[in-house]
Amino acid sequence: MMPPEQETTIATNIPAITTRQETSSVHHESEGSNTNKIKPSLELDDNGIPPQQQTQPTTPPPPSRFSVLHQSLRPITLKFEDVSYTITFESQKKKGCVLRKESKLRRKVLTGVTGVANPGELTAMLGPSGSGKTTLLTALAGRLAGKVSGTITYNGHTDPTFVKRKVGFVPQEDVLYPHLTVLETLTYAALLRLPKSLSREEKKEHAEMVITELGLTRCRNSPVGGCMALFRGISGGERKRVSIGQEMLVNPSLLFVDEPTSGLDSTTAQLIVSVLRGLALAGRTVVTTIHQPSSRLYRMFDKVVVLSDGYPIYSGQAGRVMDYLGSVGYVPAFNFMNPADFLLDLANGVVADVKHDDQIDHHEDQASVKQSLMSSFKKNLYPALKEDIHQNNTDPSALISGTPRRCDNHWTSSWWEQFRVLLKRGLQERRHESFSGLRIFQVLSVSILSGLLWWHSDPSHVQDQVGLLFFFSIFWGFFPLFNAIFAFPLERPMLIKERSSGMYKLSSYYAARMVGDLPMELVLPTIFITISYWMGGLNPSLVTFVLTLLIMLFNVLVSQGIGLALGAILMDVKQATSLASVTMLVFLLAGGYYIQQMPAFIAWLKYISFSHYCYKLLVGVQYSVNEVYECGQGLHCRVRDFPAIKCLELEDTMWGDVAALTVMLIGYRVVAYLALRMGQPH
Ligand SMILES: Nc1ncnc2c1ncn2[C@@H]1O[C@H](COP(=O)(O)OP(=O)(O)OP(=O)(O)O)[C@@H](O)[C@H]1O
Repeated sequence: MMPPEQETTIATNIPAITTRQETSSVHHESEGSNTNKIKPSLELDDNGIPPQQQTQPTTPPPPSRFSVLHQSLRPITLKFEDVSYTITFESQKKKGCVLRKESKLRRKVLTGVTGVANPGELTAMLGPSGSGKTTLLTALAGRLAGKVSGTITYNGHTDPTFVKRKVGFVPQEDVLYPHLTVLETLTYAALLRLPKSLSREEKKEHAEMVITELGLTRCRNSPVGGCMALFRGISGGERKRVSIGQEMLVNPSLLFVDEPTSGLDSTTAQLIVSVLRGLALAGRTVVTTIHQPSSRLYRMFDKVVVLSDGYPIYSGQAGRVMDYLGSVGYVPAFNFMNPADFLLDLANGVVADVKHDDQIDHHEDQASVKQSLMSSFKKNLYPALKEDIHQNNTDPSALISGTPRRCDNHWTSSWWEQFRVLLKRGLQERRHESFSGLRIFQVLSVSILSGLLWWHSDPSHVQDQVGLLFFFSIFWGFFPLFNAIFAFPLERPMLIKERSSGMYKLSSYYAARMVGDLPMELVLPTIFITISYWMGGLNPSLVTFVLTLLIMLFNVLVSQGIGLALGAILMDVKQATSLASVTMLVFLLAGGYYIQQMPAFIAWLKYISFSHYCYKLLVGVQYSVNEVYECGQGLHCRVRDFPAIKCLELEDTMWGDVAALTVMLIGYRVVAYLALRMGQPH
């Protein structure tokens, strides 16, 4: 392990972005030599490379107040040898109208991929669509579910959790909250990811710094937006930079970026790759997959790994690829050929642009071309790569960082701080939906309509009044349940992304989500009950009204808990909605309003129906024990003897029903939490 004082020396000497000429000097910097401090920028020179900034005197710069992007950068050398991965899936066959699962099929997606990515280098994974680039990147990041064979080491260590907080991963699809602005997104990431040693203000300034570094100043206050045209926000390129910015905040030593340029115009693609190059030049190991790089982009790569059907056909210096291909008989027919195009053609087995040479017998069919390139890799490149991988002594990063410290796995902020930040972020992200006009309209219109239907109902019309109470319990059983079902399935990608990089504990996220949902969950039913209760002419006692309201809020929270649990268990909105409809229908029928004499063998159903307890409590507080109603001319009967109420078996005390609802309130939330935990990384 590196002594702390040594780490500080390195820290102050590693610039955020260094000059191109300094590429090879990254390791020297690490050894303590003085380097020029360069101000980062996104403007490009003629070659599409960030221009060199003014160099400052060669004396070490004074430690910056906001220097976390320079500090504790511990270079990581990534080595991978014979990485193979097989997927297993079930084949399906149609029998009549039904799809049946048949035998399990296995397919090898990666075979024997080998390479080395060093600090200070930008390594690109190239290959045709479906060749296994994303799978390889995910495997190298230690995020692939299932068994990966071969060896992947991070400074010689095989366990990716050792370097978890030093690894950044930017997936192909940007996983961002659409309603947060760029500034909010990066500020929350900074608050959750930067170390405890920095104050909140310093963390916020880091977010600002990343915005400037990534050229996002113009759109800092614009909402990120979704991919769909329904809610447009910043552009695709800006969104990609926000995703990269989130990872930059952890000052990763090893950064994986999946397809950062897909769907972007060449200038924006250039901008993004130059950002990655800048990050690499500052001593990081950056690995990216890329689909079809232009020659301008290709020139920015230090190394490339080329895949064809999951097999490597080249792994090494980007600048040497044409020489290598020439040496194995594949010389391009034109002088000015984009190496990436040539490589991709060959990876597809296409030799249309290969110079014909009578001396060399070229395979014409695609399978033979691929086979010949795979064999050439095995024969010519693999031995040298293997030797490189096994020479630990010359691994500069191993010298610098030594054994990764276990403390890397400590949380960067306290539980309470995580809770606070996540709560605020959740409230901000969901503010648009919490009190959306549509929801308010929905609740107001139903409450006014029910108030009109039951307008000042006569107390002697007991059946009507209990009908209104049952309607309360049903409406506020369905509504929160169906809203809550969406919570976790929709948040899942974000949860997986953020938890994979160790941003926060699941318990702090869960608690923040529960608390954050309360305002919306409680305010709307309060408005609803207030309107319907008084319009409907229920018991005018203020105490009865308040008790009715409290029971309804309790009911809302229980129903929400069921929705959360179903969503968390199934993680599929469609399935969860179908199951919830059936469940609610059963609870509604067993509630005690429609059927008063249930057969004994199925009467137990009412004990699992929260609607039953809620309805019982509502009726119980509405009518006192000896309350009477006019059941005929001059005749008065006890309300509790009314058939629809009598069958509810109301006791003097209703604490049993309150206890049953309390168990459900807590129980469903515990189930939801456990289901989430089981579906999570770690
Ligand atoms: N979970 C899975 N189930 C079925 N097939 C899979 C799975 N994961 C990967 N594959 C298959 O493995 C192959 C490699 O996929 P991968 O996404 O790594 O390719 P890629 O090179 O990144 O493609 P693209 O450039 O189109 O994103 C593909 O043929 C894909 O269909």
